[in-house]
Amino acid sequence: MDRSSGEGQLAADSASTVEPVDLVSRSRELECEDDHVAVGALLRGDTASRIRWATPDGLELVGRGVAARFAAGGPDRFDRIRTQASRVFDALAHDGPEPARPRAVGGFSFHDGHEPGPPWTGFDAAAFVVPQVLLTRTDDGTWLTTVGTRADEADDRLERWTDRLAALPSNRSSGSAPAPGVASTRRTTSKAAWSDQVETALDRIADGRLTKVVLAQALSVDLEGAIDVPATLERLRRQYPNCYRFLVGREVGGTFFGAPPERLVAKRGNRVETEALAGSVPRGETPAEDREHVERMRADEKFQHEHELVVDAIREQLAPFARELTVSEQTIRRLATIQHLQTPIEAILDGDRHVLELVEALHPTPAVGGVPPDAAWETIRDTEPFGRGWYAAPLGWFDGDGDGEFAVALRSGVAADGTVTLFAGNGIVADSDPAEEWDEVQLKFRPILDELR
Ligand SMILES: C=C(O[C@H]1C=CC=C(C(=O)O)[C@@H]1O)C(=O)O
Repeated sequence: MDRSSGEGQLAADSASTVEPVDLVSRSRELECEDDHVAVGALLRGDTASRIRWATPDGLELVGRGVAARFAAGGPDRFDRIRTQASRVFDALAHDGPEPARPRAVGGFSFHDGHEPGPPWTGFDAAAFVVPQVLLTRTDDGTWLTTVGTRADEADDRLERWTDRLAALPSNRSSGSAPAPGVASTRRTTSKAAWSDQVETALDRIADGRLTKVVLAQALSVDLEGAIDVPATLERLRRQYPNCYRFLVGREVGGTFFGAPPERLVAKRGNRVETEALAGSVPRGETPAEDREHVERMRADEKFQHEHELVVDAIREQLAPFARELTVSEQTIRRLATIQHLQTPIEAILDGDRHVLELVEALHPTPAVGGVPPDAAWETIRDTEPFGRGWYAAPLGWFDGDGDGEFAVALRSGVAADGTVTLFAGNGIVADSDPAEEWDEVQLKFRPILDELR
């Protein structure tokens, strides 16, 4: 809640009861260079709900305050979020251009049985907000949208935040704020424990119960100074321009943030885009070394098997929704510290669908879960010594038409009480070597860890 500006929460925030509230939204195009938009102002303070979402291809959302909140747990959480949101969106009058429409932004925990607790205090098994103040930036412009229970409230909020944004310093320059520094680190998983964990998975693969599982580790980083999460995200933008970036901060608890490379799903009308991303090698010191790593990965049966399992599962999950399904050629996703095998997948839907139906069908893909899904989850639960919380789960936005986009919340960490807890995992298949898998996991801690040092 943004107490400083009297921005109260307008809809109920308990897990499943959102009273239908008739909301009104207002919007205005901001006449400013994007470098000068003071998005940092919307993200400051840790007693307000704050969200930030950016795609590699240009959409940026920055939101503050809660006009409506949807939350749910349990196996039907996707449906319950959709039902709660439909009630609010159906009664929401939007007076403005299409890019500036109100959106619900949030995400899910990896598993539906998740209970919020440190470091995930404040993070339900599914939670979305329609922000009171939303800044939307696309290649075509920047808009400010406000939502309130009455037109005069939305109007007032629009005036107030237009003035504030014009008066405050730019977020881009906040990227130069110093990194907090690392005082010490603690692992959930020693090298020996990791070997045991991978061996357990390999035994289950050998006896036919399991084909693939993605096992993860957590790394707790105690910071020397206070972390400026928006500034950290801004530095991540420079290092990883072709990744998503997100931040979710609640009124209580920590701030979850990251720079994931993986799209879970984007839906606009009847067009859907997704991808398989699995198989990782390091970057080289030179372009020739980069290519050597890639050639090794392309030629390696283990990597190809690990990747194809993801392609096959996505194809299978999307098929019931699709009139057409196109699996493109495998390519390489090259990031600053790591390279992945990637296969883009597109579909034309067979009818009217909500993006959350697709999110539910796809999550978890075997890029973060495994094959078969139940045996993979059992192995994760039996062997991982920590809760995944929102790591490796869908995070993104949807609108009143059921369009939206979700990333997989990888290369991420949750900042709470002077500590950032990072998460990273790797796919285990027959022939996986515990030592090599360990090295690949460490590469995936680097995007966030490098920005904290
Ligand atoms: C599970 C993670 O990465 C996934 C995405 C790309 C490559 C992966 C791999 O090589 O195993 C993983 O499937 C992570 O970053 O924590």
